[in-house]
Amino acid sequence: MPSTAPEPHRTPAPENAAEAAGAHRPWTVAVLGPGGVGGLLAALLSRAGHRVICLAGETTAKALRENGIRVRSEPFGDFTAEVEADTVLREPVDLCVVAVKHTSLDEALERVPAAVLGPDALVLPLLNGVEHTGALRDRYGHDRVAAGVIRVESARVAPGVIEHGSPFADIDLAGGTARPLTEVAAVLEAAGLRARVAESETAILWAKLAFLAPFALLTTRYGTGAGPVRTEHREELLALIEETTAVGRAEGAPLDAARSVAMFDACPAGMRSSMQRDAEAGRPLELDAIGGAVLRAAERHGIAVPTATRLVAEVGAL
Ligand SMILES: NC(=O)C1=CN([C@@H]2O[C@H](COP(=O)(O)OP(=O)(O)OC[C@H]3O[C@@H](n4cnc5c(N)ncnc54)[C@H](OP(=O)(O)O)[C@@H]3O)[C@@H](O)[C@H]2O)C=CC1
Ligand SMILES: CC(C)(CO)C(=O)C(=O)O
Repeated sequence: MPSTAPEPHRTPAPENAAEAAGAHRPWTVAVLGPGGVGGLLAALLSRAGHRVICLAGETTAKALRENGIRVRSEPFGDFTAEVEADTVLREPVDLCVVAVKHTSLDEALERVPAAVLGPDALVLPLLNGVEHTGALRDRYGHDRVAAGVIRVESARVAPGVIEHGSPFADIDLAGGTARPLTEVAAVLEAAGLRARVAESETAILWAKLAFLAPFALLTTRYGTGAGPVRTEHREELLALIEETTAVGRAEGAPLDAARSVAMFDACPAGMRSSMQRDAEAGRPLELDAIGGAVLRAAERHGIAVPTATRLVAEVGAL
């Protein structure tokens, strides 16, 4: 789901990237959940010269300490990055990326004590969904938490082994004042990601969810990639996008259904959702954070969402 026409990623010279970002010094970055998303970011940031501390369970932390993170990626190349790894954060950081699944968020956050984070740390969650930002702010304070979304297709195939499959890896950021978001975006850009600072948290979170909910629900329900969904289930796709767009607009996001449809049509035909991968692997689904969040917002605004309601039930029953 490229936000604009895809361009090839730049692969920065690792030794110069932190400096090129305008950062005066390499940052210390904690990554909670070094999986498909977190592992890719951790490896890219480490390769760019930053100190990266991955936070995970003992087995994964040990694998990362011993073998680093191995990335297979067409745009970024195949490379191995050294990272530190621990089961709990023990020192202040500049940035803490949160990239666990919703289903393990509460448990995982125990690894990041608010008192340890440091006064200037910015917490950047990259989870899908719209409701976690509030929960993070209750724990870490309003200003220390930004809203973030990532558009990427990346999977953890084993602890510390990441396959990045999409030609894009784009991050939108908004809110959070502990650290200027332009600095965070510069650090991410210098590591090779595309990063954009936006005005409105609601706009970025709902722009993603209004697209993602139809994508995740339909790919998971039918067990196919973007291509077959948009040809064989087009009517359902269009109805679902109309519903999620209406809900997002009621929440205050300036959404356009035609844009989401165009984004869907621009996806590689074989592109799959992380929910679909979870379903295939028998892992818990983020159904409540994605589909459930749409239904709850629809109810708040008195909007009928029959297609979303049916698909959430059908995916839940799979
Ligand atoms: N994958 C994708 O392409 C995209 C995903 N997203 C969103 O990003 C978020 C993360 O997804 P994704 O990267 O796919 O998830 P993964 O399942 O690939 O990775 C989750 C990581 O969290 C770790 N983890 C699980 N429980 C805990 C815990 N209690 N404490 C610490 N670490 C824990 C896992 O450890 P272990 O390695 O030991 O299992 C794993 O490394 C989700 O909200 C998803 O919807 C957004 C855009 C695209
Ligand atoms: C749709 C996609 C791949 C885009 O980033 C995604 O967010 C997901 O599958 O969770």
